Amino acid sequence: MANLLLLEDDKTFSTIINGFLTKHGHQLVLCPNIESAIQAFRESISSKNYFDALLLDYHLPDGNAMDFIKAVRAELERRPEAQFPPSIMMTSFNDIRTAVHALRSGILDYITKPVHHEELLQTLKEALSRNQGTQQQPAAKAKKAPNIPEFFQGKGEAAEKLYKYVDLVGPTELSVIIQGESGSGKEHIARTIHNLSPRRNSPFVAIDCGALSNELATSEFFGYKKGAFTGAIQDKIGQFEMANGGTLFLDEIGNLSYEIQIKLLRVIQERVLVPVGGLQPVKIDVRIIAATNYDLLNGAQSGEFREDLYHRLNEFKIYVPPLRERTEDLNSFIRYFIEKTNYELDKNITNFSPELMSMLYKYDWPGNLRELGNVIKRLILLTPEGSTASVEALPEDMRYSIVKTAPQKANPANLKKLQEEHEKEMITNVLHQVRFNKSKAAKILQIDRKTLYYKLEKYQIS
Ligand SMILES: Nc1ncnc2c1ncn2[C@@H]1O[C@H](COP(=O)(O)OP(=O)(O)OP(=O)(O)O)[C@@H](O)[C@H]1O
Repeated sequence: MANLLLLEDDKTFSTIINGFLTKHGHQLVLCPNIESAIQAFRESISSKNYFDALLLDYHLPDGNAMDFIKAVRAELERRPEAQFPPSIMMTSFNDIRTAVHALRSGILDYITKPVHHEELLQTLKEALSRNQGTQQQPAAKAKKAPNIPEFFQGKGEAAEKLYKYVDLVGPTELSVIIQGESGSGKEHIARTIHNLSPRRNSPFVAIDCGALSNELATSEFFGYKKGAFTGAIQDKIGQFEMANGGTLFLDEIGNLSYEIQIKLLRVIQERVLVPVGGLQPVKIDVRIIAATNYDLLNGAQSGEFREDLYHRLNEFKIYVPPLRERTEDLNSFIRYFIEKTNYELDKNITNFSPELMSMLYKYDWPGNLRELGNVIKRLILLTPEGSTASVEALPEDMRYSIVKTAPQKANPANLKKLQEEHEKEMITNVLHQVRFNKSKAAKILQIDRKTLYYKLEKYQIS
């Protein structure tokens, strides 16, 4: 049984979720607005009856879920004995970009409304199985398939270039900036770099700079001494010290204030820090990998980001392409997630209808690999054993958005045509990527050369 906080202003929805989760043995505190949720959160700490997870609607009468998260973090700063609970955001499909952004600010996962009960249960189960602090650790998998890798690299040109750079920079001591959209796999790349380095047996510590206020950032980075401020009831080691000998991953570094950037630069340069309220300098030896979803160079040029810090971090830069730029690998990623999710959910849904596949190809995946993984999970969860997964299991708004953005390409009623259009587009893209080397193209597309020639003729691609 878990103790849950549900922040939701829609009374009907709140009652439904409460009824459903109570039936599954959980206990909920229902809060219709941020104010009451903060109050409930404070009480849970005072009574030591901590929440195991938070379920949050995004739009609320007195703000949004991110405002609540900030307030929770501020509360926790005063009460270091409590932990930040795993949080799930429930959002409409139209807010998917917001949801993806929220993941950078401490939200662990999101599900789209209308909420499917099975999906909610599964997401909650995963959230509860995580041990979450300010740094998010990947879920401890209950079981691991012997031949399904934890990550899939892809074989396309973009993947080749990406992992070539990773292999090159991994074993060095260089600081790295990883640039890429949210959910594209920056943290995975950072961990891969760490695992290739001589520091691999020392800690990899990830810190989400997007979720830190100024005060919080200083104590999170450098730690504090007992009595440094009200609420500092004992010494706390900062993330730099935790990462000593290993790698510190600074996610969303562009979100740090100018003031914190100065402190960070000083520590990186001098390799020494002084905890808040402390007197003794502490020597540190960490490799820094920073991630950003926007071009920090622009930020540096426009004065938003300190140029000296940028140059100090930018000893090597890696660009992680968004999923929509990895069309040649999209099919393999879909297959990979199908196999992995079936294994994790103990299901065997391997048939996906051509219409559904066509929709998955058409979509532009703003939430990248994270979104693809979530959508596949939903499809497998909602498809009964022995059936074919179909478009009906996609969120309705997602279906609508795909059809709406591709009306000129095909008549939505004519899904066969839509599929053919997509096939043509994919073949053309791959051919361009391999500079019209047909053997290579056939290999990437996983068809034989004869089939490729047949399709080139059929679609009149020259
Ligand atoms: N190569 C991969 N193969 C399989 N899954 C992947 C791969 N790369 C990333 N993922 C999955 O996609 C999700 C997002 O990855 P990750 O956290 O590394 O992205 P990110 O770019 O750091 O996101 P954010 O900007 O939101 O922090 C995770 O669930 C991760 O397991």
